[in-house]
Amino acid sequence: MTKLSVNINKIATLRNARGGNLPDVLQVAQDIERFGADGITVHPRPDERHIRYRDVYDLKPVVKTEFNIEGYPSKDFLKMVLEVKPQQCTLVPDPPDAITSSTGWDTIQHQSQLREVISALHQAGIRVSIFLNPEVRLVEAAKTAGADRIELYTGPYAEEYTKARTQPQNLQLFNDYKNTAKEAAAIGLGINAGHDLNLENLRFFKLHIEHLAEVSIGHALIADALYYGLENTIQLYKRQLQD
Ligand SMILES: CC(=O)[C@@H](O)[C@H](O)COP(=O)(O)O
Ligand SMILES: NCC(=O)COP(=O)(O)O
Repeated sequence: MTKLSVNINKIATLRNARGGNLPDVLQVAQDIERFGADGITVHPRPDERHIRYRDVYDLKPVVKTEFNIEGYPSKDFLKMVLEVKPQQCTLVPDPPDAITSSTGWDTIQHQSQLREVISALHQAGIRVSIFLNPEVRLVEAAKTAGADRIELYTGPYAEEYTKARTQPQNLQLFNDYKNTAKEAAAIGLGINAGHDLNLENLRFFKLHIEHLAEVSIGHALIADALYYGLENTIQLYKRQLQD
């Protein structure tokens, strides 16, 4: 079974809209775990428009499942991750003003930066995943840089799935995902995936990508919770991830 890590950025977006503490991000994280999620993901951004650095410190003692912190490895981000020591850190090549993540690392071009950062995270006992486009040529360099896992950037998959939902297996793009995952598994990298996964496109991805260890899902899951409630929604997503 593939693990579900729930990204709670959008809970913080709602809280920040009024300046108070409703909804309480720490309480929601604990409830999400109680409702069956296997992990909590946060992606603090430099402008702190949703998850704040303070939230990340406060979440650490509260999260009892897997804590996954995502972000660009700036000096401030790395300091925080090394102090908080989550189980997993996912490195994402976002510029500071990114609205959301929109591409993975060029692991060849950024090899020495990644190597240095991953080594520092490993010394603190943190597993490292790197956000990657579905390109086989980038996989080996991810391994050489020291990554433990890759996180397949599923934004383009989600977009194509919506356009061609009747026969998604025919998409060239989907073969790229399959081949990238195959190559990663062959050289001993774990496989995560995330971005724009939802109740419509998740099952197909799970069924066709072998060795999928974990998905992190936020935007669509929190939106679905408006209709189905958080507990039901988490169960609906978990059902899509069964073997
Ligand atoms: C790396 C990734 O795909 C997610 O972290 C996603 O970008 C969520 O970030 P936002 O909630 O800021 O859109
Ligand atoms: N790593 C992906 C993530 O945490 C959530 O992305 P999204 O579901 O908010 O698009």
